[in-house]
Amino acid sequence: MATIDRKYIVVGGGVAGGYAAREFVKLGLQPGELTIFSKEAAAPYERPALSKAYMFPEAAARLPGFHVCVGSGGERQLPDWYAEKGIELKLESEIVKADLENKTLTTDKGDVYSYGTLVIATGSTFLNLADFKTAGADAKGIYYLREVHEADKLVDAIKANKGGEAVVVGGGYIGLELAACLTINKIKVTMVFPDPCFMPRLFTPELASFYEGYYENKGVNIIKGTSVTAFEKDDNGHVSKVILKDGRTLDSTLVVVGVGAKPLLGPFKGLLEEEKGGIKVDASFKTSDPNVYAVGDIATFPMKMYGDTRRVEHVDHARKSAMQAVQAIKAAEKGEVVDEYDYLPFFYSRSFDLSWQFYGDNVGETVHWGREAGTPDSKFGAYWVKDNRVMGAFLEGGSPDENKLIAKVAREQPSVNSTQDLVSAGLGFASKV
Ligand SMILES: Cc1cc2nc3c(=O)[nH]c(=O)nc-3n(C[C@H](O)[C@H](O)[C@H](O)COP(=O)(O)OP(=O)(O)OC[C@H]3O[C@@H](n4cnc5c(N)ncnc54)[C@H](O)[C@@H]3O)c2cc1C
Ligand SMILES: NC(=O)c1ccc[n+]([C@@H]2O[C@H](COP(=O)([O-])OP(=O)(O)OC[C@H]3O[C@@H](n4cnc5c(N)ncnc54)[C@H](O)[C@@H]3O)[C@@H](O)[C@H]2O)c1
Ligand SMILES: O=C1O[C@H]([C@@H](O)CO)C(O)=C1O
Repeated sequence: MATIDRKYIVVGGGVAGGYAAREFVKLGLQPGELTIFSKEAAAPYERPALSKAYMFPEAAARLPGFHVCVGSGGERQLPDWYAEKGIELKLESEIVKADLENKTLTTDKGDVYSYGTLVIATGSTFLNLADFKTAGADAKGIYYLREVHEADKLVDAIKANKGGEAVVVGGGYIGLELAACLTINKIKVTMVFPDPCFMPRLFTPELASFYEGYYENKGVNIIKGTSVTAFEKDDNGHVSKVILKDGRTLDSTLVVVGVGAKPLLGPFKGLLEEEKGGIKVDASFKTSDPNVYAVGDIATFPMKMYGDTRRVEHVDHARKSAMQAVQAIKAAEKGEVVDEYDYLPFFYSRSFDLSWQFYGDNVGETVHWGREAGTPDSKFGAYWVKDNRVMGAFLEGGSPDENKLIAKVAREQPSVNSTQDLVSAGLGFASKV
C-alpha cells in the first residue's frame, strides 16, 4: 500500500491534540498538511467535563457542547471545523506502529503515513485494579473513566442504580468528583482509599478535613486507610460485594474506580528518551528525535520555575504545551526559536457547590487562613512557604479575579517575614502582591 505523506502528524485527538490543531491553523496551515489520529470516535473535547457536568442528573453536558476549545473560552471546533481548515481528522484510528527512522506510522487499519514533523499527544490511561492484583477486578459493574464512551457507560449505570448504593475506590480527583456526581444522582456513596485523607498529594490534613466534612454532610461514607482486596461476583459475573483489606465487606452492585493514571506511550514506548514514566522533552517539547515533539500528559518537561523536570496530568498544561510545541515547530521552520516554556502549575477541581484552585508548588510549610473547617459560608485558603517565600497558593470559592490574585502570588513568590502575617492577611496578602 502506498505511503500517505503529511507535513505534520499529531497522534492523539484529546485536549492537547485539539489545541495543537488550533495553533497550527493560527500560525498558517495549508490544506492537506496536517493529519490528526485519534482512537476515540469523538473529535477533541474538553475531558474535564466528563467527571463533572457530564454526570449531572439534569442539564448534563453532552457532545458536541464541549469540544475544544470552549474550556478556555475559545472557538468550539466541531468536526466540520477540521474539514474547513483542510485538516484530516482520522477518528477511531489508532496508531499501532511507529518507525521513527523512516518517519512512518501505521494505523490499526494497516494504512501507512509518513510525516515531516510528528507531535505525540497520546495522554494517559487509568490504572486498573487488576494492576494492583485485586481479585475479581474483571467483574461487571466496575467502572473507570477516561474517555466519553466510558462516561456513557457510567451514565447508564447511574440511571440503573438511582436510589441505590455505590462504592467509589480512590480519594484523588476522580474519586472526589465522581463521589459528588453519584451523590447528586441520589446514590448513596461509600468511598474507600488507602490514604489518611482526601487527595494527600496536594491537600494538607487541614484542607482535606474541610472537604471530608463537607462530603460527609452530603451523606458520603468515607473509609480511609484501607484498600480493596477483592470483589465478589454473582452468578452473572456482576460485582456483588467489595472486600476490604481491613476485613470489612461492603454490599454493592456499582463500583467506580479512580486509582490514578499512567502515561500512554503505546507504540512509542522505548523509541525515544524517557524520564519519570513519560517522554523526555526540552523547553519547546522536542523529544530526543528532532522531528518528534511530545505534549500533554505524556511529556516530561523542564519546569523552569523550579529547576526540575515534571510530568503534569492537568488540562491547563495540556493546552499550553500543545501551543508551545506548535509555535516551536513553526519557528524552527524559519530558523527561529521560541522562548522556553515557563509553566506555572495550575490545578483545580469542582464538586457539589465547591470549587478550588491551586497555583504553584506545594512545598515547605503550609499556612492556612480563613474560617475554621466546617463553616461553609466564607472563603478559605492556604499558602505554602519555603525559605521565606510563598511558593504555592490555594483558594476555595474564589471569584475569577481572586483566583488571578493567588496565581500572581505563586508566580512572583513574594517573601514573607512571618507566617503569622499570612494567617491574618489571608487573601488580602495576595491582593497586595
Ligand atoms: C474524567 C477526567 C476529568 C478530568 N478533569 C480535569 C480537571 O478538572 N482539571 C484538570 O486540570 N485536568 C483534568 N483532567 C486531566 C486532563 O483531562 C488531562 O490532563 C488532559 O486531557 C491531557 O491531555 P492530553 O491531550 O495529553 O491527553 P488526552 O486528553 O487523554 O488525549 C489523548 C488522546 O490520544 C488518544 N490516543 C492515545 N493513544 C493513541 C494512539 N496510539 N493512536 C491514536 N490515538 C491515541 C486517546 O484516545 C485520546 O483521545 C481530567 C481527566 C479525566 C480523565
Ligand atoms: N480536576 C482534575 O484536575 C482532575 C479530575 C479528574 C481526573 N484528573 C486526572 O485524571 C487522572 C486520574 O485521576 P485519579 O483520581 O484516578 O488519580 P489521582 O492520582 O488523583 O488519585 C488516585 C487516588 O487513588 C488512591 N489509590 C491508589 N491505589 C489505590 C488502591 N489500590 N485502592 C484504592 N485507592 C487507591 C490514591 O491514594 C489516590 O487517592 C489523573 O491524571 C488526574 O490528574 C484530574
Ligand atoms: O476546563 C474545563 O472544560 C470543561 C468545560 O468547561 C467545557 O465546557 C470543564 O468542565 C472544565 O473544567
